Amino acid sequence: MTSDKKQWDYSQLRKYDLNFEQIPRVYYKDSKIDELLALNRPVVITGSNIVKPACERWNLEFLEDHLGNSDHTVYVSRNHVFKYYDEKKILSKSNPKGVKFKPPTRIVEMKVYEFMQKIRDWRHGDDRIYLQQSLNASVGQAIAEDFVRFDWQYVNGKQDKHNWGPLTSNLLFVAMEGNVTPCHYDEQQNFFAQVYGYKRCILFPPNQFECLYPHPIFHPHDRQSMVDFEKPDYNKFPKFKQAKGFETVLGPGDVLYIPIYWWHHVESLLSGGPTITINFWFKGGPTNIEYPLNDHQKVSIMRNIEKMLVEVLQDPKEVGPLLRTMVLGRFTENINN
Ligand SMILES: O=C(O)CCC(=O)C(=O)O
Ligand SMILES: [Fe+2]
Repeated sequence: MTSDKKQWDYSQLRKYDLNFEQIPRVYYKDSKIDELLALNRPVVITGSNIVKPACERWNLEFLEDHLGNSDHTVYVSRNHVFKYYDEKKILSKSNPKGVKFKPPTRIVEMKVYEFMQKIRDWRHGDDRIYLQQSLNASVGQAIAEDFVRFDWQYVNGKQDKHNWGPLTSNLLFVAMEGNVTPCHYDEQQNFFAQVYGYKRCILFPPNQFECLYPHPIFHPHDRQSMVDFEKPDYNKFPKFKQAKGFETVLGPGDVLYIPIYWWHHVESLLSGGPTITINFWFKGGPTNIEYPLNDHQKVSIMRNIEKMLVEVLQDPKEVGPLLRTMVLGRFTENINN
């Protein structure tokens, strides 16, 4: 029996100058879940068996014993922030028009015992680490057994009912307390299943694009917000003041639905110990073109326009000036007269 008593307190949440509404928590059998999924609205699914076999026995020792002997992808950061970047978009001989870029984290391959040893030995001031690895055939038998016992009937049922595309991957996240994945969006539907420890998630809908200032699409930080939530530069990013987030804290067994194109920031609670999460990423469904288009379809259109302009102009630096020429004074003035 899980108790309703809170296993964390507000002092464990990082402080941001933002307003939040709570994401609804809904029992997994409740039909309200389907209403929210159909609308692409976030919800915390409670009481489900989606990753129950993992919740029953996965912790760091268990993963150390059973994750297998292959190399795992570990991000290393000087601080608590792990901002994702696309290595393919970094300036290189093969990408001469790419932008100059200094990666904020390093990617290191290591065995699970090396990773766990580093966590055990960690002292304040040391580099932080975050394992992010897709679950694949290299995992040991115990983990494979738990994986097949996930509630696939429930997960596949939601996938079918809401016309999502195929499951693309299950990423395993093993974080140190206090680690932060800063605000970004993904182009997939996500069931984000908490297995061990507590994570705070802050979400924003796709129509807050202007408040969150994503990097340009050709930048290695494509899909990531340029705003540093801990020290927002309101001169550069004034509309961030108007951002209004949806927040929740996930504990073991909770599954957060992160709708496609929704922004999300994820933090393992301060002084909360390590965390383990598994996500379920699904392709979006076939797009139903109905007008008016929805907000995430508009983001998708903007992405396509940006992509096309980079391609035809052959220089990312020309994209902004061209768009400015096209829009300023023509689409920014009252065009009714
Ligand atoms: O758990 C995290 O740190 C990030 C998770 C995430 O961004 C995702 O599952 O899409
Ligand atoms: Fe994500």
